[in-house]
Amino acid sequence: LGHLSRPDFPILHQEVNGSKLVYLDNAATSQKPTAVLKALHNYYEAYNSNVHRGIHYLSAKATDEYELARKKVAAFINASDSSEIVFTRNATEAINLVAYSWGLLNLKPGDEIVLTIAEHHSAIVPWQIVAQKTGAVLKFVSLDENEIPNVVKLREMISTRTELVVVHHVSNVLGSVLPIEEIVHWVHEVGAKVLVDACQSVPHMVVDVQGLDADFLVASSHKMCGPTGIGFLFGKSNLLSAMPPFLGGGEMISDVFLDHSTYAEPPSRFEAGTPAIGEAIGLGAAIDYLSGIGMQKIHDYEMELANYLYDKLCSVPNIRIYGPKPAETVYRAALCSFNVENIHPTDLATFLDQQHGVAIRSGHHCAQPLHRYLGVNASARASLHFYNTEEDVDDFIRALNDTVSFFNSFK
Ligand SMILES: Cc1ncc(COP(=O)(O)O)c(CN[C@@H](CS)C(=O)O)c1O
Repeated sequence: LGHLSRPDFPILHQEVNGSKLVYLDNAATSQKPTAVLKALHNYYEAYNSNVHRGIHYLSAKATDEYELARKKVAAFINASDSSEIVFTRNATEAINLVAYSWGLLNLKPGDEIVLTIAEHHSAIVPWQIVAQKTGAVLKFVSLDENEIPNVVKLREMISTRTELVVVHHVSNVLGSVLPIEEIVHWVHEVGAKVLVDACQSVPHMVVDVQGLDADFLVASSHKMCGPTGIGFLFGKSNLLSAMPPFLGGGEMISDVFLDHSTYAEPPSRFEAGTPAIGEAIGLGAAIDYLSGIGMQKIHDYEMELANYLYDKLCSVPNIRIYGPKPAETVYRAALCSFNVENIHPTDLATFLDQQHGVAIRSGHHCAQPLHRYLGVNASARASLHFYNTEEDVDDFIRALNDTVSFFNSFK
């Protein structure tokens, strides 16, 4: 799959600092196939127009394509209706929408919001802000002996005081995958809701929101071969219908008076102002592209690549890889965060880029609480997608060994 898809990604065929580019930073953002670039270009060249209000051909065409993109997102995650899909700027905004709209309406002093210590800042900070405003309290589950969020403790933490559980589907640092269906069942038993941060799962596997029975689920276009500037919130219809607006403005209203306004039905109620029309159409093209390959096929290929990456990385001297060891029953996403003894991860990433053209990420990956828990300030992270190959992994490991030797030569 890796070699077959690479011709679709022109960006991968270039040299960086005198070496062939090896792009292994896909958890930060994915690359875009030609089909997505063409869809964006075609929109702006052939039918750019504002949506929903115009009565002329271009506006009708832009509106049809924008709403078709919404239908594609709904079908991609098996939502029961496209009105359950709200376009946002990114997953971060989608979580903020739920926090400020659903959270401020439903949370009261003493209510509990349960998260894991491995959550992304985008999943933690909005709830800290809303908890301060409502008197709700945040509770965090730590990791088990396999460095996976401790779901046994998570179940014990869920009680009648729980109003919301916020969990990642796949960790952007650990590569661990949570049993969302089970968690949702436990949470619904106490009448609470679940928000699933699916940023690192929607681009890499089949995600079925009805199968998961998730109440809210968020993802970002730029991690799933789509443009930046667009993401989405899935929300069950009955929940969205009961939620007040997040942002006020045009589009989201029904009627405006001087002393009050009435609001449109979801999803428009949550899409104030002119949306990212071209980007939504680009996301629709990305979904067509991914669906053309098949998410199960992408998942199976990336599982093999994940195991290959993990095994090869283990061979690097004095390396510490965070997260679970891949096993028959333990799926690990195609990403590895790691440290090498006595070498700062940013030194590693810089040398890999400048000497070898290898693009990985270093830092806290917007997961500072997790890094503190792991006893480090930062880590290096290699993250793959279906257009990467075992050759990319071999190039990375060879470059990493050279980098480690270089820095150890100064000891
Ligand atoms: C699990 C998870 N949850 C939320 C986000 C935020 O996505 P936005 O598109 O920026 O809104 C991300 C994005 N993580 C990037 C940037 S820190 C990474 O390098 O890991 C994520 O991985």
